[in-house]
Amino acid sequence: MTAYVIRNANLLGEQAADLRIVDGVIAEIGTDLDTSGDVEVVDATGLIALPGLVDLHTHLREPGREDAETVETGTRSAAAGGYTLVHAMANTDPVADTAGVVEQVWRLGREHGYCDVAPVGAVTVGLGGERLAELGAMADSAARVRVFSDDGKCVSDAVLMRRALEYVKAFDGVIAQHSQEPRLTEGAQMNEGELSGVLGLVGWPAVAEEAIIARDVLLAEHVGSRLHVCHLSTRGSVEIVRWAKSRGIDVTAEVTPHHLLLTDQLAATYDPLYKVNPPLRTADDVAALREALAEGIIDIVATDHAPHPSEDKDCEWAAAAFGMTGLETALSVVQHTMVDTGLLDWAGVAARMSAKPAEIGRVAAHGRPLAVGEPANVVLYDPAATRVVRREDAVSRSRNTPYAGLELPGRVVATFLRGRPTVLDGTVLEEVSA
Ligand SMILES: NC(=O)N[C@@H](CC(=O)O)C(=O)O
Ligand SMILES: [Zn+2]
Ligand SMILES: [Zn+2]
Repeated sequence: MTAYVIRNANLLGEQAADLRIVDGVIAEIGTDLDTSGDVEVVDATGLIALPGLVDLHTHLREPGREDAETVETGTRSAAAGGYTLVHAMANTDPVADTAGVVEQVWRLGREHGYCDVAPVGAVTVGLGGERLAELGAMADSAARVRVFSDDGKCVSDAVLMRRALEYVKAFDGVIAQHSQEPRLTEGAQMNEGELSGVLGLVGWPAVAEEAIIARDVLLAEHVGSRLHVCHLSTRGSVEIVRWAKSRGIDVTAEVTPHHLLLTDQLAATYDPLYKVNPPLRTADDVAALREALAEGIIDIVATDHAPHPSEDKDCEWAAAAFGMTGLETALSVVQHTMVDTGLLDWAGVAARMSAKPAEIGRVAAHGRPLAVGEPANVVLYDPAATRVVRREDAVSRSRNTPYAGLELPGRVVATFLRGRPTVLDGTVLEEVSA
């Protein structure tokens, strides 16, 4: 295995140093490290080194919708964005509701080698919302599932949600809830507000999200279990999570990059690239989400990378699928919304995009600090670069990015997964295996 010396990187934006990577591990950190002998030198002058990013919420679409994404294309996209571990959502076909399916997804991640994959297990059989899936069997499988979610659908039945929360305590699992009261969102197309009335699109009220979060934090308290709130999107949701945390309820929450940047006003374009679940909200919600992420009320950023082929997006709004891609732009959007605005420093970004998501997912080998003896999962990032996002540049198989034409700061220059580069010079490598 090739040894590397990363020269003159800015560790977490705090301190310039060289990193030596040997046999997949950070072997040495210091200045002017010896580069004689069999070692590749990567000049990281001007670049920030962060621990490999961890996504708690990615849709890889395999099995079943390989026309949108596969484990291979999705993990290449993840590597391009600086990720070394992604959690793959269970809303595939077949649904990831058995040990067999989660093991298959996990193994495909390992085989392709671009980014580790931690499969999320479905909470209910077939995402049907009626019977609990075999949570224990998925937890005990080779995939070691700890995060369970019916994402795409809400576990709306309170009894089932309670039972799921109780069940996962046995193996320190967590239920990641897609908080959407189904009756309040029938036919909903965009955020409910003045604009939905003007555009004639069925509105999606904030209360449809907030009512489920309020119920679930109370259930989590009642059974003494762990709850994670997916893609929280409103100011009211922030206030409920704040209240729950102040009571000591074991709840964590995520926000997506797109909910940190974009607003419901984009629906006026009628371009389904801006159609997403939950919907883009108001500028006031965006401000609340940014503050809550800075404060730690929202724990992490998760992409909710939701690739869709063009036939499901290049159509009229009402017929289009919900979702946008996000892995390749997440760090840039976080820099733009959180770092360049002074709300977070790079250590804060590393906590929210690497250490904390790994902790919530109970993945011990990821989200580790950049320190000697740790696995060499490292991103090198150029915060001074800028780029105009172009759909045709997508590494993902799908091109439904909402940022096309927008100039965003920053560029992932290199990603290392256990000491092997998956990205160098800003390009995903064709071959990554040993
Ligand atoms: N976010 C979305 O708009 N879509 C997701 C489902 C989800 O995350 O709820 C998808 O699977 O396409
Ligand atoms: Zn969801
Ligand atoms: Zn999702």
